[in-house]
Amino acid sequence: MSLLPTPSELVARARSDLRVGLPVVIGDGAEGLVALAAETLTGPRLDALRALPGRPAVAITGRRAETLKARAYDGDLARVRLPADVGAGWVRALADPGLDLAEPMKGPLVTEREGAAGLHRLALLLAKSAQLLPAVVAVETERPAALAADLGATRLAPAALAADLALHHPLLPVAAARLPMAAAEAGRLHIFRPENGGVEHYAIEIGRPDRTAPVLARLHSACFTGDVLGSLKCDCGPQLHAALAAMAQDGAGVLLYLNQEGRGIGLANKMRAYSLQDQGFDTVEANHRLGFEDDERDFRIGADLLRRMGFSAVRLMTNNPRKVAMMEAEGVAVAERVPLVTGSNRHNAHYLAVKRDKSGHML
Ligand SMILES: Nc1nc2c(ncn2[C@@H]2O[C@H](COP(=O)(O)OP(=O)(O)OP(=O)(O)O)[C@@H](O)[C@H]2O)c(=O)[nH]1
Ligand SMILES: [Zn+2]
Repeated sequence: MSLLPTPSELVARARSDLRVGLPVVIGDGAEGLVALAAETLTGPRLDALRALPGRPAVAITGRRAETLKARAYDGDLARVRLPADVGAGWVRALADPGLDLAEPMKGPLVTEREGAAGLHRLALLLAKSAQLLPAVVAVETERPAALAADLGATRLAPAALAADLALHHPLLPVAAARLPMAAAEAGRLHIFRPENGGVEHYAIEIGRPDRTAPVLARLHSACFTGDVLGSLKCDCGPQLHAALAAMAQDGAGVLLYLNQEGRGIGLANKMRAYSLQDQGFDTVEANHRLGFEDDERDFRIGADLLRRMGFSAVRLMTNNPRKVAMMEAEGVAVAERVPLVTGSNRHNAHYLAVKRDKSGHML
């Protein structure tokens, strides 16, 4: 077996590169792009990017462009021309509304309408999948392979990158052990890791669920603030505990603890969203202003875990009709939807109302 990285392993490496602040080259043949994440950009790195032939642009999502009143000629994204007199702080502020006050935007923003944006789109998806703000500063190149070698940068072939980003990476069991809990003494915690070394997810099995009948199941998305700190801004903590208690009561069940913090945008971005919510935007608007969709979670993870643990049918504890639809689409039968309405208080009443009105939750 070769010790060389596979295309998928290169994508995993490229995510780390972007988080570190290193460039990534996307391209093959005579078409390529050198891209740096806006969030981790430094002044010296921006200067070095400017020294390359070509005109740098900052790619942002259509959602973020809308907030910045920039014309998105590429539809779901915009390539903002980088003015000659701005520094890395300007680029970061283009990505991060939290910096609006420190770095007021000098508009109007000029966006590119000529040329193709396919590689920029891939760079944005890669940044998002690294849980960075979806914004990159990039320069096109006609010699991607040679330039990547010069820069010591990871180079990704566009087709392989697109395929990898769309792929669900199978989750493999890593370890499991007995875990007596306050809610249920007969507990067992299983750890799963995707084959690309990505984020791990957990399954808590209560009792000995019968694999031939629909299991009482909960797909719980991680919420550090709600689950651990008892935040009153959402209903996650009470939902987590109510689900475990219901499974204990029933004698059996499975709770998947999916590390999709902040509906898939990560804790740092969720705190950026909270900061926008303090300015009066709701949970959906805040995600959009940051450049994200309302919900960036991949529910294939939950279906894969259930199947891997031998479950093919569930009694799903949720108020979210998308979860039911996604389970069915992924081949896990939802025999019953079990409502899980709990934990409303005066701090989250508006949040719960937005989930009902904008996200279709049955509350
Ligand atoms: N981006 C963002 N994520 C949030 C916010 N509040 C909670 N979350 C995250 O939302 C996820 C929970 O999703 P919910 O929409 O509450 O519930 P759900 O899992 O879709 O549906 P249920 O099964 O009915 O609970 C967790 O990952 C939380 O971290 C917020 O204001 N912004
Ligand atoms: Zn929460």
